[in-house]
Amino acid sequence: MGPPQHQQQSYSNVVKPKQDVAVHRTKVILLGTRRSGKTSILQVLFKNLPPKQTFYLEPTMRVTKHAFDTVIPLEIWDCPGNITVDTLEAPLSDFSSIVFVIDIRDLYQQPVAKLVEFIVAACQVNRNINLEVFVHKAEKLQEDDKIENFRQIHERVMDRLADESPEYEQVPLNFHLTSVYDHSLQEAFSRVVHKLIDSLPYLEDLLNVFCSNTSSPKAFLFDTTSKLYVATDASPVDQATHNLCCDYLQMLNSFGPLYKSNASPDPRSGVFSSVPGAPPHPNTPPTPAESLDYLSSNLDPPPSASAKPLFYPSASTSLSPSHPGTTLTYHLVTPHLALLALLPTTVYEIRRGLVEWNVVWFREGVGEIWEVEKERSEGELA
Ligand SMILES: Nc1nc2c(ncn2[C@@H]2O[C@H](COP(=O)(O)OP(=O)(O)OP(=O)(O)O)[C@@H](O)[C@H]2O)c(=O)[nH]1
Repeated sequence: MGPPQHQQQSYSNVVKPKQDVAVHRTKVILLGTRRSGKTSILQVLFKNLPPKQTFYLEPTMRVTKHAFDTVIPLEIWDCPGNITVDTLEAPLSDFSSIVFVIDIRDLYQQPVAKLVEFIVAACQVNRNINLEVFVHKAEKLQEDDKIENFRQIHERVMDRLADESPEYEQVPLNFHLTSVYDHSLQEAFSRVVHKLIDSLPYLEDLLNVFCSNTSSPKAFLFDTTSKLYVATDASPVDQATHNLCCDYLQMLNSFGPLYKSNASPDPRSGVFSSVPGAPPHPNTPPTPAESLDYLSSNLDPPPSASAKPLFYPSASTSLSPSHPGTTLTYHLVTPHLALLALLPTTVYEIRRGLVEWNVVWFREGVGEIWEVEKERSEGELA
């Protein structure tokens, strides 16, 4: 039997041991009072911890730092609930974003006072810092109470900031309703990440071109393991479509490891032997066994074993009856990133060549941006 799901190494983590390479990491700090849910957020997003198991997490006693490699390398700091500006072991100017987590039922003064203390300190050293407030555990309340508590927390924070000084009234604060029990957490954290990616407009352009060339009403570039989308096209994100994409990715992530090659591992790469059950490295030639569809009957056949050095799985599913006449497609484009797009089924079935052609160019474009970002993060450290 394989290890529990949350202990399995992810596809992207396995194939890219970037932690060994010295890179400059953009820093994000998670703050909030005790038991607000900081560690749960980290573990659910980046360690595949099932939400229900967050109940058993121990209190955080000291700062822990988590590396996360997506389009850019990130370092996310999880802090104990009692940390203050003075006891933090790094200046706030080191961070690009502060994510402050407040339990939605916690309408008392303490979390708001703590948040305001950090906002004031951060603004004094870095006016450009992104300030994000996660009003968390939102699923605990009924819709009306949820909106009311969200509004009250927002109002209290703004009032306290105005009390500090009128200049803080203008500070751009982003409030998000989140919960580990649905995809609102992925959506909110995706928006946090977007602000940190300098190449975002280029990725968005690529997605816009893909959408207009294939008549796609919506396309996302997802980080496959965290299920954060790092970019999307210009059309608005609707929650239902976002949820569909996250669910589909989750399904592929859980089924992928079941399709394991029985062929002997490649002694040079060691990829298959190091992680039992992991899907193959995209840059590893597939063995004949892997040339079989490994995700579903809708999966495109990968290139033959000897001819092509690259292996990029793709999959699709019909969305009828939820979106009649629509197909959801998945194409891996880098070891970490996948294009998920809604396509009219007629386009997918009748003009498949056009779709594949556009995927190839999209992959080229993302690959180039990814390389540039990689060089930059390695260069910044040198
Ligand atoms: N209902 C609900 N409970 C949550 C959610 N996120 C976290 N929790 C629960 O909140 C409790 C505290 O979670 P932690 O992640 O340990 O909180 P923390 O902020 O890291 O706590 P400290 O380490 O003490 O600072 C756990 O019982 C979690 O199961 C959520 O979205 N909804």
